[in-house]
Amino acid sequence: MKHYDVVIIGTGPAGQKGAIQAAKLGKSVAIVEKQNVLGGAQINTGTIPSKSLREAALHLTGAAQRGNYSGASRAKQKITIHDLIEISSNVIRHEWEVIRGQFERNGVDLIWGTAHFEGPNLLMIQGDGDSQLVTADRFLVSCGTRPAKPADIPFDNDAIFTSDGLLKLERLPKSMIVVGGGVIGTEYASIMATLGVKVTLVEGRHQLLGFLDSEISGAFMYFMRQQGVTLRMGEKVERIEKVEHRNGTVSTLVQATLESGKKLKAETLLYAVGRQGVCGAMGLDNVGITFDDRERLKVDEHYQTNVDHVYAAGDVIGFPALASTSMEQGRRAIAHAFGQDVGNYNTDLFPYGIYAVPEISMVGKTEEQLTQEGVPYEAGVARYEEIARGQILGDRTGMLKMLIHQDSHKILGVHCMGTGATELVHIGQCVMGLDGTAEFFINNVFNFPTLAEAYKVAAYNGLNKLAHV
Ligand SMILES: Cc1cc2nc3c(=O)[nH]c(=O)nc-3n(C[C@H](O)[C@H](O)[C@H](O)COP(=O)(O)OP(=O)(O)OC[C@H]3O[C@@H](n4cnc5c(N)ncnc54)[C@H](O)[C@@H]3O)c2cc1C
Ligand SMILES: NC(=O)c1ccc[n+]([C@@H]2O[C@H](COP(=O)([O-])OP(=O)(O)OC[C@H]3O[C@@H](n4cnc5c(N)ncnc54)[C@H](O)[C@@H]3O)[C@@H](O)[C@H]2O)c1
Repeated sequence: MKHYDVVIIGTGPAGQKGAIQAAKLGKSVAIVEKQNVLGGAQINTGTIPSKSLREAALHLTGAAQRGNYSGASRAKQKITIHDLIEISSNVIRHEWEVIRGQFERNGVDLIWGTAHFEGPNLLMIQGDGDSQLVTADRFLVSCGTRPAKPADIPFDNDAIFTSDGLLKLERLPKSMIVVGGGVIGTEYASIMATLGVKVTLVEGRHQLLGFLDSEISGAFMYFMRQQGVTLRMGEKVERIEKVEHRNGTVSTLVQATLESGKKLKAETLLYAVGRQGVCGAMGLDNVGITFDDRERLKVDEHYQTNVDHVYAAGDVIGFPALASTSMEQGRRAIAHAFGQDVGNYNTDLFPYGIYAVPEISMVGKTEEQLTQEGVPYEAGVARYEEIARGQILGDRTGMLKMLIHQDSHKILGVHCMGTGATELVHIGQCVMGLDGTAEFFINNVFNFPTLAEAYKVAAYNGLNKLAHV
Protein backbone atom coordinates (compact mmCIF):
# COMPACT_ATOMS: atom_id res chain seq x y z
CA MET A 1 0.00 0.00 0.00
CA LYS A 2 1.46 3.35 -1.02
CA HIS A 3 1.75 6.15 1.55
CA TYR A 4 1.70 9.88 0.67
CA ASP A 5 2.27 13.10 2.57
CA VAL A 6 -1.04 14.27 1.11
CA VAL A 7 -3.82 12.90 -1.08
CA ILE A 8 -6.12 15.29 -2.91
CA ILE A 9 -9.64 14.36 -4.03
CA GLY A 10 -10.72 16.02 -7.28
CA THR A 11 -8.79 17.63 -10.15
CA GLY A 12 -10.85 20.86 -10.35
CA PRO A 13 -9.13 24.20 -9.74
CA ALA A 14 -8.93 23.70 -5.94
CA GLY A 15 -7.34 20.26 -6.27
CA GLN A 16 -4.97 21.28 -9.08
CA LYS A 17 -3.46 24.22 -7.23
CA GLY A 18 -3.35 22.27 -3.95
CA ALA A 19 -1.45 19.43 -5.65
CA ILE A 20 1.14 21.70 -7.26
CA GLN A 21 1.61 23.63 -3.99
CA ALA A 22 2.25 20.36 -2.13
CA ALA A 23 4.76 19.24 -4.78
CA LYS A 24 6.56 22.60 -4.65
CA LEU A 25 6.94 22.09 -0.89
CA GLY A 26 8.72 18.81 -1.66
CA LYS A 27 5.87 16.59 -0.43
CA SER A 28 4.76 13.29 -1.93
CA VAL A 29 1.32 13.89 -3.39
CA ALA A 30 -1.40 11.96 -5.20
CA ILE A 31 -4.52 13.42 -6.79
CA VAL A 32 -7.63 11.29 -7.42
CA GLU A 33 -10.20 11.89 -10.17
CA LYS A 34 -13.43 9.92 -10.69
CA GLN A 35 -14.34 11.27 -14.13
CA ASN A 36 -12.32 10.11 -17.12
CA VAL A 37 -11.18 13.70 -17.75
CA LEU A 38 -9.10 16.21 -15.80
CA GLY A 39 -10.17 19.64 -14.60
CA GLY A 40 -13.58 19.26 -12.94
CA ALA A 41 -16.41 21.70 -13.63
CA GLN A 42 -13.92 24.45 -14.44
CA ILE A 43 -12.63 22.75 -17.58
CA ASN A 44 -15.35 20.34 -18.63
CA THR A 45 -18.81 21.64 -17.80
CA GLY A 46 -18.57 25.14 -16.31
CA THR A 47 -16.18 28.03 -16.69
CA ILE A 48 -14.23 27.15 -19.84
CA PRO A 49 -17.09 25.76 -21.99
CA SER A 50 -19.48 28.61 -21.10
CA LYS A 51 -16.87 31.28 -21.77
CA SER A 52 -15.81 29.64 -25.04
CA LEU A 53 -19.45 29.41 -26.10
CA ARG A 54 -19.91 33.11 -25.35
CA GLU A 55 -16.83 34.05 -27.37
CA ALA A 56 -18.01 31.92 -30.32
CA ALA A 57 -21.51 33.46 -30.14
CA LEU A 58 -20.13 37.01 -30.14
CA HIS A 59 -17.75 36.26 -33.01
CA LEU A 60 -20.09 34.28 -35.25
CA THR A 61 -23.07 36.64 -34.87
CA GLY A 62 -20.90 39.76 -35.14
CA ALA A 63 -22.55 40.99 -31.91
CA ALA A 64 -19.25 42.30 -30.54
CA GLN A 65 -18.96 44.81 -33.39
CA ARG A 66 -22.65 45.49 -33.94
CA GLY A 67 -22.34 49.13 -32.79
CA ASN A 68 -20.02 49.96 -35.71
CA TYR A 69 -20.86 47.53 -38.50
CA SER A 70 -24.54 46.60 -37.96
CA GLY A 71 -25.28 43.14 -39.38
CA ALA A 72 -22.40 43.20 -41.87
CA SER A 73 -19.84 41.70 -39.50
CA ARG A 74 -21.72 38.44 -39.00
CA ALA A 75 -19.09 35.75 -39.59
CA LYS A 76 -21.62 33.01 -40.41
CA GLN A 77 -25.22 33.22 -41.57
CA LYS A 78 -26.45 29.87 -40.26
CA ILE A 79 -24.81 29.08 -36.95
CA THR A 80 -24.97 25.43 -35.85
CA ILE A 81 -24.34 23.97 -32.44
CA HIS A 82 -21.23 22.34 -33.94
CA ASP A 83 -19.77 25.78 -34.76
CA LEU A 84 -20.30 26.83 -31.16
CA ILE A 85 -18.93 23.73 -29.50
CA GLU A 86 -15.83 23.41 -31.73
CA ILE A 87 -13.84 26.24 -30.13
CA SER A 88 -14.84 25.01 -26.68
CA SER A 89 -13.64 21.44 -27.44
CA ASN A 90 -10.27 22.74 -28.65
CA VAL A 91 -9.74 24.85 -25.53
CA ILE A 92 -10.79 21.96 -23.27
CA ARG A 93 -8.38 19.53 -24.98
CA HIS A 94 -5.56 22.05 -24.60
CA GLU A 95 -6.37 22.59 -20.90
CA TRP A 96 -6.29 18.82 -20.23
CA GLU A 97 -2.76 18.73 -21.65
CA VAL A 98 -1.67 21.73 -19.58
CA ILE A 99 -2.91 20.14 -16.33
CA ARG A 100 -1.47 16.72 -17.16
CA GLY A 101 1.90 18.33 -18.02
CA GLN A 102 1.94 20.24 -14.74
CA PHE A 103 1.25 17.07 -12.73
CA GLU A 104 3.96 15.14 -14.59
CA ARG A 105 6.61 17.87 -14.28
CA ASN A 106 5.96 18.25 -10.57
CA GLY A 107 5.83 14.53 -9.77
CA VAL A 108 2.16 14.49 -8.77
CA ASP A 109 0.73 10.92 -8.95
CA LEU A 110 -2.59 10.97 -10.82
CA ILE A 111 -4.92 8.13 -9.78
CA TRP A 112 -8.13 7.58 -11.77
CA GLY A 113 -11.08 6.38 -9.69
CA THR A 114 -13.64 7.31 -7.03
CA ALA A 115 -12.20 8.08 -3.61
CA HIS A 116 -13.86 6.74 -0.44
CA PHE A 117 -12.54 7.10 3.13
CA GLU A 118 -12.25 3.72 4.86
CA GLY A 119 -10.64 5.24 7.95
CA PRO A 120 -9.12 8.55 9.10
CA ASN A 121 -5.95 8.01 7.03
CA LEU A 122 -7.06 5.27 4.67
CA LEU A 123 -8.58 5.92 1.24
CA MET A 124 -10.06 3.33 -1.12
CA ILE A 125 -9.92 4.33 -4.80
CA GLN A 126 -12.40 2.42 -6.95
CA GLY A 127 -11.23 2.48 -10.56
CA ASP A 128 -12.67 0.97 -13.71
CA GLY A 129 -12.69 -2.70 -12.68
CA ASP A 130 -9.96 -2.49 -10.04
CA SER A 131 -9.45 -0.75 -6.72
CA GLN A 132 -6.50 0.29 -4.58
CA LEU A 133 -5.90 1.49 -1.05
CA VAL A 134 -3.59 4.39 -0.20
CA THR A 135 -2.74 6.05 3.09
CA ALA A 136 -1.77 9.66 3.72
CA ASP A 137 -0.88 12.01 6.57
CA ARG A 138 -3.18 14.70 5.21
CA PHE A 139 -6.07 15.05 2.77
CA LEU A 140 -7.61 17.85 0.74
CA VAL A 141 -11.27 17.29 -0.18
CA SER A 142 -11.93 19.33 -3.33
CA CYS A 143 -14.70 17.26 -4.89
CA GLY A 144 -16.82 20.19 -6.14
CA THR A 145 -20.57 20.12 -6.76
CA ARG A 146 -23.09 19.13 -9.43
CA PRO A 147 -26.15 21.00 -10.77
CA ALA A 148 -29.25 20.72 -8.57
CA LYS A 149 -31.66 18.22 -10.24
CA PRO A 150 -34.97 17.79 -8.37
CA ALA A 151 -36.44 14.32 -8.90
CA ASP A 152 -39.84 15.69 -10.03
CA ILE A 153 -38.40 17.43 -13.10
CA PRO A 154 -38.22 15.13 -16.19
CA PHE A 155 -34.65 15.95 -17.28
CA ASP A 156 -33.83 14.30 -20.61
CA ASN A 157 -30.70 16.22 -21.75
CA ASP A 158 -32.55 17.11 -24.95
CA ALA A 159 -35.46 19.41 -24.12
CA ILE A 160 -35.02 19.76 -20.34
CA PHE A 161 -31.47 20.08 -19.06
CA THR A 162 -29.08 21.65 -16.54
CA SER A 163 -25.95 23.62 -17.47
CA ASP A 164 -24.15 20.26 -17.94
CA GLY A 165 -26.78 19.07 -20.45
CA LEU A 166 -26.82 22.35 -22.41
CA LEU A 167 -23.30 21.58 -23.61
CA LYS A 168 -24.50 18.31 -25.17
CA LEU A 169 -27.32 19.82 -27.23
CA GLU A 170 -27.54 18.43 -30.76
CA ARG A 171 -29.15 21.55 -32.22
CA LEU A 172 -29.66 25.21 -31.47
CA PRO A 173 -33.27 25.56 -30.28
CA LYS A 174 -35.68 28.27 -31.39
CA SER A 175 -36.85 29.02 -27.86
CA MET A 176 -35.70 28.42 -24.28
CA ILE A 177 -37.10 28.95 -20.80
CA VAL A 178 -34.31 29.62 -18.32
CA VAL A 179 -35.24 28.91 -14.70
CA GLY A 180 -33.04 30.86 -12.25
CA GLY A 181 -31.51 34.28 -12.72
CA GLY A 182 -28.27 33.57 -10.86
CA VAL A 183 -24.91 33.72 -12.62
CA ILE A 184 -25.45 30.58 -14.71
CA GLY A 185 -29.00 31.54 -15.75
CA THR A 186 -28.15 35.10 -16.76
CA GLU A 187 -24.93 34.17 -18.58
CA TYR A 188 -26.61 31.48 -20.67
CA ALA A 189 -29.84 33.48 -21.18
CA SER A 190 -27.89 36.40 -22.65
CA ILE A 191 -25.63 34.13 -24.75
CA MET A 192 -28.66 32.29 -26.17
CA ALA A 193 -30.44 35.60 -26.90
CA THR A 194 -27.31 36.76 -28.76
CA LEU A 195 -27.63 33.64 -30.91
CA GLY A 196 -31.22 34.54 -31.76
CA VAL A 197 -32.91 32.05 -29.41
CA LYS A 198 -36.19 33.38 -27.98
CA VAL A 199 -35.48 33.36 -24.23
CA THR A 200 -37.79 33.71 -21.22
CA LEU A 201 -35.95 33.99 -17.90
CA VAL A 202 -37.85 33.21 -14.70
CA GLU A 203 -36.35 34.46 -11.44
CA GLY A 204 -37.89 34.25 -7.97
CA ARG A 205 -36.41 37.55 -6.83
CA HIS A 206 -37.18 41.01 -8.20
CA GLN A 207 -33.59 41.75 -9.28
CA LEU A 208 -31.15 39.77 -11.39
CA LEU A 209 -27.76 39.19 -9.76
CA GLY A 210 -28.81 40.88 -6.53
CA PHE A 211 -25.24 41.08 -5.21
CA LEU A 212 -24.31 43.64 -7.89
CA ASP A 213 -24.54 47.41 -7.48
CA SER A 214 -28.21 48.10 -8.25
CA GLU A 215 -27.42 50.68 -10.98
CA ILE A 216 -25.47 47.99 -12.84
CA SER A 217 -28.01 45.21 -12.35
CA GLY A 218 -30.82 47.61 -13.35
CA ALA A 219 -28.95 48.60 -16.53
CA PHE A 220 -28.18 44.94 -17.22
CA MET A 221 -31.87 44.01 -16.99
CA TYR A 222 -32.61 46.82 -19.45
CA PHE A 223 -30.03 45.45 -21.92
CA MET A 224 -31.38 41.92 -21.51
CA ARG A 225 -34.84 43.17 -22.49
CA GLN A 226 -33.30 45.14 -25.41
CA GLN A 227 -31.85 41.82 -26.64
CA GLY A 228 -35.36 40.38 -26.65
CA VAL A 229 -35.20 38.39 -23.41
CA THR A 230 -38.53 38.24 -21.58
CA LEU A 231 -37.86 38.63 -17.86
CA ARG A 232 -40.40 37.09 -15.49
CA MET A 233 -39.17 38.58 -12.21
CA GLY A 234 -40.57 37.71 -8.77
CA GLU A 235 -42.03 34.51 -10.24
CA LYS A 236 -41.32 30.93 -9.18
CA VAL A 237 -41.56 27.83 -11.30
CA GLU A 238 -43.81 25.25 -9.68
CA ARG A 239 -44.02 22.47 -12.28
CA ILE A 240 -42.08 21.49 -15.38
CA GLU A 241 -43.45 18.95 -17.87
CA LYS A 242 -43.54 18.08 -21.56
CA VAL A 243 -46.80 18.79 -23.39
CA GLU A 244 -48.17 18.21 -26.87
CA HIS A 245 -48.43 21.33 -28.99
CA ARG A 246 -50.88 21.46 -31.91
CA ASN A 247 -50.20 24.12 -34.52
CA GLY A 248 -51.06 22.44 -37.82
CA THR A 249 -48.69 19.62 -36.87
CA VAL A 250 -48.21 18.01 -33.45
CA SER A 251 -44.96 18.68 -31.64
CA THR A 252 -43.70 18.39 -28.07
CA LEU A 253 -42.88 21.48 -26.05
CA VAL A 254 -41.71 22.07 -22.49
CA GLN A 255 -44.25 23.76 -20.25
CA ALA A 256 -43.31 25.59 -17.05
CA THR A 257 -46.17 26.42 -14.70
CA LEU A 258 -45.45 29.36 -12.43
CA GLU A 259 -46.77 29.82 -8.87
CA SER A 260 -48.81 32.76 -10.22
CA GLY A 261 -50.65 30.34 -12.52
CA LYS A 262 -48.93 31.50 -15.76
CA LYS A 263 -47.92 28.80 -18.17
CA LEU A 264 -44.82 29.27 -20.33
CA LYS A 265 -43.99 27.08 -23.32
CA ALA A 266 -40.74 26.68 -25.22
CA GLU A 267 -38.77 24.11 -27.20
CA THR A 268 -36.23 23.75 -24.38
CA LEU A 269 -35.73 24.55 -20.69
CA LEU A 270 -32.49 25.23 -18.82
CA TYR A 271 -32.79 24.59 -15.08
CA ALA A 272 -30.19 26.72 -13.21
CA VAL A 273 -31.21 27.22 -9.61
CA GLY A 274 -27.94 26.43 -7.86
CA ARG A 275 -25.69 23.48 -7.20
CA GLN A 276 -25.67 20.47 -4.90
CA GLY A 277 -22.68 18.92 -3.10
CA VAL A 278 -21.33 15.42 -3.82
CA CYS A 279 -19.25 14.68 -0.72
CA GLY A 280 -22.02 12.60 0.91
CA ALA A 281 -20.87 9.41 -0.80
CA MET A 282 -17.24 9.78 0.22
CA GLY A 283 -17.31 7.98 3.58
CA LEU A 284 -16.59 11.16 5.55
CA ASP A 285 -18.42 9.61 8.53
CA ASN A 286 -15.50 7.15 8.77
CA VAL A 287 -13.29 10.17 9.52
CA GLY A 288 -15.70 12.01 11.81
CA ILE A 289 -16.58 14.85 9.41
CA THR A 290 -20.18 16.05 9.02
CA PHE A 291 -21.78 18.04 6.18
CA ASP A 292 -24.96 20.11 5.79
CA ASP A 293 -28.13 19.24 3.85
CA ARG A 294 -26.55 20.54 0.59
CA GLU A 295 -23.45 18.39 1.25
CA ARG A 296 -21.21 21.35 2.04
CA LEU A 297 -18.29 21.06 4.45
CA LYS A 298 -17.58 23.58 7.20
CA VAL A 299 -13.99 24.81 7.42
CA ASP A 300 -12.07 27.43 9.43
CA GLU A 301 -10.04 30.31 7.95
CA HIS A 302 -7.23 27.86 7.06
CA TYR A 303 -9.65 25.54 5.20
CA GLN A 304 -9.27 22.93 7.94
CA THR A 305 -12.33 20.79 8.72
CA ASN A 306 -13.23 19.73 12.27
CA VAL A 307 -10.74 16.87 11.80
CA ASP A 308 -7.24 18.43 11.82
CA HIS A 309 -5.58 16.42 9.05
CA VAL A 310 -8.45 16.86 6.54
CA TYR A 311 -8.76 20.14 4.62
CA ALA A 312 -11.47 21.17 2.17
CA ALA A 313 -11.49 23.83 -0.57
CA GLY A 314 -13.48 24.95 -3.59
CA ASP A 315 -17.22 24.57 -4.21
CA VAL A 316 -17.54 21.88 -1.52
CA ILE A 317 -17.19 24.60 1.15
CA GLY A 318 -19.83 26.84 -0.47
CA PHE A 319 -19.71 30.60 -1.11
CA PRO A 320 -18.26 32.13 -3.23
CA ALA A 321 -17.88 28.90 -5.25
CA LEU A 322 -15.83 30.29 -8.13
CA ALA A 323 -12.93 28.81 -10.07
CA SER A 324 -10.89 31.90 -9.17
CA THR A 325 -11.41 31.55 -5.41
CA SER A 326 -11.21 27.74 -5.47
CA MET A 327 -7.65 27.85 -6.87
CA GLU A 328 -6.47 30.15 -4.11
CA GLN A 329 -8.27 28.18 -1.39
CA GLY A 330 -6.62 24.93 -2.54
CA ARG A 331 -3.16 26.51 -2.50
CA ARG A 332 -3.71 28.09 0.93
CA ALA A 333 -5.13 24.91 2.45
CA ILE A 334 -2.05 22.91 1.48
CA ALA A 335 0.36 25.68 2.53
CA HIS A 336 -1.27 25.68 5.99
CA ALA A 337 -1.27 21.89 6.17
CA PHE A 338 2.53 21.92 5.84
CA GLY A 339 3.21 24.98 7.99
CA GLN A 340 4.01 27.35 5.11
CA ASP A 341 3.11 31.01 5.74
CA VAL A 342 1.40 32.51 2.67
CA GLY A 343 0.81 35.98 4.11
CA ASN A 344 -2.17 38.27 3.89
CA TYR A 345 -5.40 37.33 2.19
CA ASN A 346 -7.81 40.17 1.55
CA THR A 347 -11.15 38.45 1.02
CA ASP A 348 -12.85 41.88 0.77
CA LEU A 349 -11.12 42.37 -2.57
CA PHE A 350 -12.50 39.31 -4.39
CA PRO A 351 -13.54 40.42 -7.87
CA TYR A 352 -16.71 39.05 -9.49
CA GLY A 353 -16.82 38.51 -13.24
CA ILE A 354 -20.12 37.80 -14.96
CA TYR A 355 -19.58 36.69 -18.55
CA ALA A 356 -23.00 37.68 -19.77
CA VAL A 357 -23.67 39.85 -22.82
CA PRO A 358 -22.75 42.55 -21.85
CA GLU A 359 -19.90 41.51 -19.56
CA ILE A 360 -20.03 42.72 -15.92
CA SER A 361 -17.45 42.91 -13.18
CA MET A 362 -17.12 44.39 -9.71
CA VAL A 363 -14.75 44.65 -6.77
CA GLY A 364 -15.30 46.21 -3.32
CA LYS A 365 -18.50 47.75 -2.00
CA THR A 366 -21.71 48.67 -3.82
CA GLU A 367 -23.49 52.02 -3.38
CA GLU A 368 -26.18 50.26 -1.35
CA GLN A 369 -23.63 48.70 1.04
CA LEU A 370 -21.80 52.01 1.60
CA THR A 371 -25.07 53.84 2.27
CA GLN A 372 -26.15 51.16 4.72
CA GLU A 373 -22.78 51.32 6.49
CA GLY A 374 -22.92 55.14 6.65
CA VAL A 375 -19.72 55.62 4.63
CA PRO A 376 -19.65 59.02 2.82
CA TYR A 377 -18.79 58.43 -0.84
CA GLU A 378 -19.10 59.99 -4.28
CA ALA A 379 -19.57 58.08 -7.54
CA GLY A 380 -17.32 58.90 -10.49
CA VAL A 381 -18.80 57.57 -13.73
CA ALA A 382 -17.33 57.09 -17.20
CA ARG A 383 -19.37 55.90 -20.16
CA TYR A 384 -17.67 54.03 -23.00
CA GLU A 385 -19.30 56.39 -25.52
CA GLU A 386 -17.02 59.17 -24.22
CA ILE A 387 -13.91 56.92 -24.35
CA ALA A 388 -12.16 56.78 -27.73
CA ARG A 389 -11.48 53.04 -27.43
CA GLY A 390 -15.17 52.49 -26.66
CA GLN A 391 -16.06 54.25 -29.94
CA ILE A 392 -13.46 52.27 -31.90
CA LEU A 393 -14.89 49.02 -30.48
CA GLY A 394 -18.44 50.15 -31.18
CA ASP A 395 -19.47 49.57 -27.56
CA ARG A 396 -22.04 52.29 -26.88
CA THR A 397 -23.42 50.74 -23.71
CA GLY A 398 -20.36 50.17 -21.51
CA MET A 399 -19.71 52.09 -18.31
CA LEU A 400 -17.35 52.18 -15.34
CA LYS A 401 -18.31 53.52 -11.93
CA MET A 402 -15.77 54.19 -9.21
CA LEU A 403 -16.93 54.82 -5.63
CA ILE A 404 -14.64 57.34 -3.93
CA HIS A 405 -14.51 58.14 -0.19
CA GLN A 406 -15.62 61.77 0.22
CA ASP A 407 -12.79 62.67 2.65
CA SER A 408 -9.82 60.37 1.97
CA HIS A 409 -10.55 59.89 -1.78
CA LYS A 410 -9.72 56.17 -1.33
CA ILE A 411 -11.39 53.84 -3.82
CA LEU A 412 -14.15 51.85 -2.13
CA GLY A 413 -15.59 49.96 -5.09
CA VAL A 414 -15.38 49.58 -8.87
CA HIS A 415 -18.38 48.52 -10.98
CA CYS A 416 -18.02 47.96 -14.66
CA MET A 417 -20.20 46.75 -17.52
CA GLY A 418 -19.24 46.35 -21.18
CA THR A 419 -16.33 45.10 -23.31
CA GLY A 420 -13.34 44.03 -21.23
CA ALA A 421 -15.09 44.63 -17.88
CA THR A 422 -13.72 41.43 -16.32
CA GLU A 423 -10.13 42.47 -17.17
CA LEU A 424 -10.56 46.18 -16.47
CA VAL A 425 -11.75 45.62 -12.91
CA HIS A 426 -8.28 44.45 -11.83
CA ILE A 427 -6.81 47.92 -12.30
CA GLY A 428 -9.20 49.20 -9.64
CA GLN A 429 -8.55 46.12 -7.49
CA CYS A 430 -4.78 46.83 -7.52
CA VAL A 431 -5.22 50.48 -6.58
CA MET A 432 -7.63 49.48 -3.80
CA GLY A 433 -5.29 46.73 -2.55
CA LEU A 434 -2.43 49.25 -2.37
CA ASP A 435 -4.65 51.77 -0.53
CA GLY A 436 -4.59 54.23 -3.45
CA THR A 437 -6.78 57.26 -4.00
CA ALA A 438 -8.65 58.63 -7.03
CA GLU A 439 -5.72 61.03 -7.60
CA PHE A 440 -3.63 58.04 -8.78
CA PHE A 441 -5.67 57.97 -11.98
CA ILE A 442 -5.30 61.72 -12.54
CA ASN A 443 -1.56 61.88 -11.84
CA ASN A 444 -0.48 58.98 -14.06
CA VAL A 445 -0.45 58.75 -17.84
CA PHE A 446 -2.34 55.80 -19.35
CA ASN A 447 -1.94 54.36 -22.85
CA PHE A 448 -4.31 55.98 -25.31
CA PRO A 449 -6.71 54.94 -26.72
CA THR A 450 -7.57 52.25 -24.15
CA LEU A 451 -10.62 51.28 -22.13
CA ALA A 452 -8.48 51.97 -19.04
CA GLU A 453 -9.02 55.64 -19.83
CA ALA A 454 -12.44 55.07 -18.23
CA TYR A 455 -10.68 55.12 -14.84
CA LYS A 456 -9.27 58.58 -15.56
CA VAL A 457 -12.63 59.90 -16.72
CA ALA A 458 -14.41 58.37 -13.70
CA ALA A 459 -11.79 59.85 -11.33
CA TYR A 460 -12.20 63.33 -12.86
CA ASN A 461 -15.96 62.97 -12.70
CA GLY A 462 -15.96 61.90 -9.04
CA LEU A 463 -13.40 64.44 -7.86
CA ASN A 464 -15.16 67.26 -9.74
CA LYS A 465 -18.39 66.37 -7.97
CA LEU A 466 -16.53 66.36 -4.64
CA ALA A 467 -15.06 69.81 -5.33
CA HIS A 468 -18.59 71.15 -5.01
CA VAL A 469 -19.41 69.35 -1.75
C1 LIG B 1 -21.78 26.95 -16.17
C2 LIG B 1 -20.75 27.39 -15.18
C3 LIG B 1 -19.98 28.51 -15.44
C4 LIG B 1 -19.02 28.94 -14.53
N1 LIG B 1 -18.29 30.06 -14.82
C5 LIG B 1 -17.35 30.50 -13.95
C6 LIG B 1 -16.56 31.65 -14.25
O1 LIG B 1 -16.73 32.28 -15.29
N2 LIG B 1 -15.62 32.04 -13.37
C7 LIG B 1 -15.40 31.36 -12.20
O2 LIG B 1 -14.51 31.77 -11.43
N3 LIG B 1 -16.14 30.26 -11.89
C8 LIG B 1 -17.10 29.82 -12.73
N4 LIG B 1 -17.84 28.71 -12.43
C9 LIG B 1 -17.61 28.02 -11.15
C10 LIG B 1 -16.40 27.05 -11.22
O3 LIG B 1 -16.53 26.15 -12.30
C11 LIG B 1 -16.32 26.28 -9.91
O4 LIG B 1 -16.30 27.21 -8.84
C12 LIG B 1 -15.06 25.44 -9.84
O5 LIG B 1 -14.98 24.52 -10.89
C13 LIG B 1 -15.01 24.67 -8.50
O6 LIG B 1 -13.79 24.02 -8.41
P1 LIG B 1 -13.56 22.79 -7.44
O7 LIG B 1 -12.12 22.46 -7.55
O8 LIG B 1 -14.11 23.07 -6.11
O9 LIG B 1 -14.48 21.61 -8.02
P2 LIG B 1 -14.79 21.05 -9.46
O10 LIG B 1 -14.28 21.89 -10.55
O11 LIG B 1 -16.24 20.73 -9.44
O12 LIG B 1 -13.95 19.68 -9.52
C14 LIG B 1 -14.19 18.63 -8.61
C15 LIG B 1 -13.62 17.34 -9.17
O13 LIG B 1 -13.69 16.35 -8.15
C16 LIG B 1 -14.03 15.10 -8.74
N5 LIG B 1 -14.58 14.23 -7.70
C17 LIG B 1 -15.73 14.40 -7.00
N6 LIG B 1 -15.90 13.40 -6.11
C18 LIG B 1 -14.84 12.58 -6.24
C19 LIG B 1 -14.45 11.37 -5.61
N7 LIG B 1 -15.17 10.80 -4.65
N8 LIG B 1 -13.31 10.79 -6.01
C20 LIG B 1 -12.55 11.34 -6.99
N9 LIG B 1 -12.85 12.49 -7.62
C21 LIG B 1 -13.99 13.10 -7.24
C22 LIG B 1 -15.05 15.50 -9.81
O14 LIG B 1 -15.16 14.50 -10.79
C23 LIG B 1 -14.44 16.78 -10.35
O15 LIG B 1 -13.58 16.53 -11.43
C24 LIG B 1 -18.81 28.23 -13.33
C25 LIG B 1 -19.56 27.07 -13.06
C26 LIG B 1 -20.52 26.65 -13.97
C27 LIG B 1 -21.31 25.41 -13.67
N1 LIG C 1 -18.97 34.05 -13.97
C1 LIG C 1 -18.97 33.32 -12.86
O1 LIG C 1 -18.23 33.59 -11.95
C2 LIG C 1 -19.89 32.14 -12.75
C3 LIG C 1 -20.62 31.72 -13.85
C4 LIG C 1 -21.51 30.67 -13.70
C5 LIG C 1 -21.61 30.03 -12.48
N2 LIG C 1 -20.89 30.42 -11.43
C6 LIG C 1 -21.08 29.76 -10.11
O2 LIG C 1 -21.95 28.64 -10.23
C7 LIG C 1 -22.78 28.54 -9.09
C8 LIG C 1 -24.22 28.17 -9.43
O3 LIG C 1 -24.87 29.23 -10.16
P1 LIG C 1 -26.47 29.24 -10.33
O4 LIG C 1 -26.77 30.41 -11.22
O5 LIG C 1 -26.96 27.90 -10.73
O6 LIG C 1 -27.01 29.42 -8.86
P2 LIG C 1 -27.40 30.70 -7.98
O7 LIG C 1 -27.71 30.17 -6.63
O8 LIG C 1 -26.38 31.76 -8.15
O9 LIG C 1 -28.75 31.27 -8.65
C9 LIG C 1 -29.96 30.56 -8.66
C10 LIG C 1 -31.11 31.55 -8.89
O10 LIG C 1 -32.30 30.83 -9.11
C11 LIG C 1 -33.38 31.48 -8.44
N3 LIG C 1 -34.42 30.46 -8.19
C12 LIG C 1 -34.36 29.40 -7.33
N4 LIG C 1 -35.49 28.64 -7.44
C13 LIG C 1 -36.27 29.20 -8.39
C14 LIG C 1 -37.55 28.86 -8.98
N5 LIG C 1 -38.23 27.78 -8.62
N6 LIG C 1 -38.06 29.66 -9.94
C15 LIG C 1 -37.36 30.74 -10.34
N7 LIG C 1 -36.15 31.11 -9.83
C16 LIG C 1 -35.61 30.35 -8.87
C17 LIG C 1 -32.73 32.07 -7.19
O11 LIG C 1 -33.47 33.15 -6.71
C18 LIG C 1 -31.34 32.47 -7.70
O12 LIG C 1 -31.31 33.80 -8.15
C19 LIG C 1 -22.69 29.85 -8.34
O13 LIG C 1 -22.06 29.61 -7.12
C20 LIG C 1 -21.82 30.73 -9.20
O14 LIG C 1 -20.92 31.47 -8.42
C21 LIG C 1 -20.04 31.48 -11.54
